[in-house]
Amino acid sequence: MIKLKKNYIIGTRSSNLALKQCQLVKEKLQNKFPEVEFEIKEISTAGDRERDKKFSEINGEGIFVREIELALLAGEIDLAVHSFKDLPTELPEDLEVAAVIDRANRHDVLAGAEKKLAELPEGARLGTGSLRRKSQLLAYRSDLEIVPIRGNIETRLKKIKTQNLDGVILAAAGLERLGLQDQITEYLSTEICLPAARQGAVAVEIRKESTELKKILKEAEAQTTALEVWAEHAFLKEMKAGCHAPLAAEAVIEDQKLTLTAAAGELDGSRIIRRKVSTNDLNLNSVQKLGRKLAREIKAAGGAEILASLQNN
Ligand SMILES: NCc1[nH]cc(CCC(=O)O)c1CC(=O)O
Repeated sequence: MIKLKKNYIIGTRSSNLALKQCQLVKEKLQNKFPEVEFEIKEISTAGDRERDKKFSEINGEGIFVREIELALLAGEIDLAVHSFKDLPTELPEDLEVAAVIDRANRHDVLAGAEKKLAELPEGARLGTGSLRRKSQLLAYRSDLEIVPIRGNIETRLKKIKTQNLDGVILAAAGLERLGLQDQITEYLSTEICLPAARQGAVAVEIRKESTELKKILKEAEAQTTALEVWAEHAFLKEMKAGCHAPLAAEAVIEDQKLTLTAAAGELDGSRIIRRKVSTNDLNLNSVQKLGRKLAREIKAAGGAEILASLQNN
């Protein structure tokens, strides 16, 4: 029998997507543990306040999470809900991701466009701030003009008009969670645009010392999904490149087998290194080992060179 504290405070960014995801976690926990109270507290982050600057100008790594982690460490909140994709692979010493609660569609989409990707006119202008998306889109069609854009999902959709774009590339997850499915022109196949590691997954971060909370979260976890996500995470972590590098990873469990595909791309799309591995051993240790193995393979096949060239830019 777990002895439970009466109430926990969940911290989140204040974007619409973050709030939606937070609500989802709250509802899941509340259903499982009706006697416990979960309260939501909004926290503004540097990533939200300085959304018009480039990632590089505000030291991009973890901009959406730093302030939330400080609140967690200070005990102002007990849980933090994040898009797992936005979390750095190295967390502060005293914090951990205790559970992956949910995962929406992990594909990238072309949004707000009049035609599908293959049918867009020569030289079409597509908005994305992601090096991973840019690299893969250019590998598929080198004539495209990739326009760097930032901001939350609603802002990026507005930029189609204001920046005269033919469309934007976004995560399906964000649009679906916000009820903006009608903006989706095409779900991009993973052959063309392999998603980011952990895309669409919602992670809950806590203080390592919160052992009761950890038990609660483990009970609410989506276990098969979590294995997929941790395999992708292990790949990304072993690449030691941060979450804004042109790296992609997707793990899928099917017929008792986990298959992990990952890629590293040159920014101009001139080269994509892509490999696939799988295992029947569906436990956390084995799938993480698989992720690390795939990272070493991709680094050896030219991925290391690609990442090194990024640092010189
Ligand atoms: N980097 C911003 C970000 N962080 C999480 C999402 C969407 C939800 C997700 O991918 O989990 C997005 C927007 C996007 O990539 O289109």
